[in-house]
Amino acid sequence: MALLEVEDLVVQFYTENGVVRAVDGISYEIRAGETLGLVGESGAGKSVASLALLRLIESPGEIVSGEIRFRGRNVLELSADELRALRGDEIAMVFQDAGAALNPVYTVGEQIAEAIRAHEAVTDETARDRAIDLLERVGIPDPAARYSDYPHEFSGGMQQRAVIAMALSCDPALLVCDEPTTGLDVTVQAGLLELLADLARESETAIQLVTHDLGVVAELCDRVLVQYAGEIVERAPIEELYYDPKHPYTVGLLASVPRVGDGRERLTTIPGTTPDLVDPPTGCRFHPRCPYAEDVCAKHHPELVETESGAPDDGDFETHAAACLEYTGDLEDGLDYEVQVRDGANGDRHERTTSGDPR
Ligand SMILES: Nc1ncnc2c1ncn2[C@@H]1O[C@H](COP(=O)(O)OP(=O)(O)OP(=O)(O)O)[C@@H](O)[C@H]1O
Ligand code: NI
Repeated sequence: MALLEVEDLVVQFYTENGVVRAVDGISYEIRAGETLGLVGESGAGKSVASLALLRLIESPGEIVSGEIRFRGRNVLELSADELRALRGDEIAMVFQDAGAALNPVYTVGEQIAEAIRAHEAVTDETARDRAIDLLERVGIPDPAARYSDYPHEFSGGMQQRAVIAMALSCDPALLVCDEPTTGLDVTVQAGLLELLADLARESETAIQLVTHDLGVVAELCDRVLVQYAGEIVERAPIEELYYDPKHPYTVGLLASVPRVGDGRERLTTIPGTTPDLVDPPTGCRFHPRCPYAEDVCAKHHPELVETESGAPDDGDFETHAAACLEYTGDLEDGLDYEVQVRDGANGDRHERTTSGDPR
């Protein structure tokens, strides 16, 4: 049994402009200890999908259907008490805005100690010692002294480290990080990503990492989900996604990642914008922006299939799955793109061309 199983999850928002299907039938699993990336452009539904895991969707939104199972328990059926326990003890979340997650009137250390005491009956002294250990673990220098600092005395990067320390205080089985480094400067981001990578490696904690940056995913994740307009359009182990992307949207995303060692700052982006989720395009939602779209793409909605066989996706962790009619043999001309990957260190260059086989 996977640690987390999400099945056919649908989340809607009821707005003046109509019903927004922010998450539209996504299914995926997370294994204990693994790091799963969730990538996609702004508005893809990544944050909504993450908030739904802990039933944090608020009005005018609602989880309409689907199942979320954590260690086999249906999260959508937990009582308020059970849900509180799940949030405090088993699943922790870290969001972009660290400042907002810290209370300005208590010291950083007190807040972490409080989080420890909230789920375990320990003495004040033990809580304090553990909080200092956690501060040290997340890379705060001189943690015993910094324990007594107020949040405003911490830099943005240190605040985010403190928030991660707080999230780790309950030793969660799953840590959900939504753009944890956005808004921080580049060197600080790099340090935080290193911290997350260490956590991913050393602890048993599984991580769901939401980001719009495939470069970050490449650094940290074991597997990736690519989300587009509320749906998952590709899922693969990281190496495969990076070296052998199967969905044209992923190819577009990769083309817009400036790579380490690539002299040019590539500023290519995918033409067009994310569709309106009140009235998404028919057929494949990506077809209006897809360079390989054919008539059939506007008519048939592609399901997630195993790219090798075209068989319905079995959800297996090693399976490379994509939602494109190419893999069910429904495209006439097929896909035709080149993937260039340059590994910074040795200037090594891999090129691959995928072209439609004549059928
Ligand atoms: N409170 C809300 N009310 C109405 N619509 C909402 C609300 N929250 C999210 N949405 C809609 O849900 C969709 C998905 O939003 P979400 O924040 O999950 O995207 P995202 O992939 O996290 O994007 P970003 O990278 O910008 O964070 C968007 O179309 C958004 O407008
Ligand atoms: Ni978001």
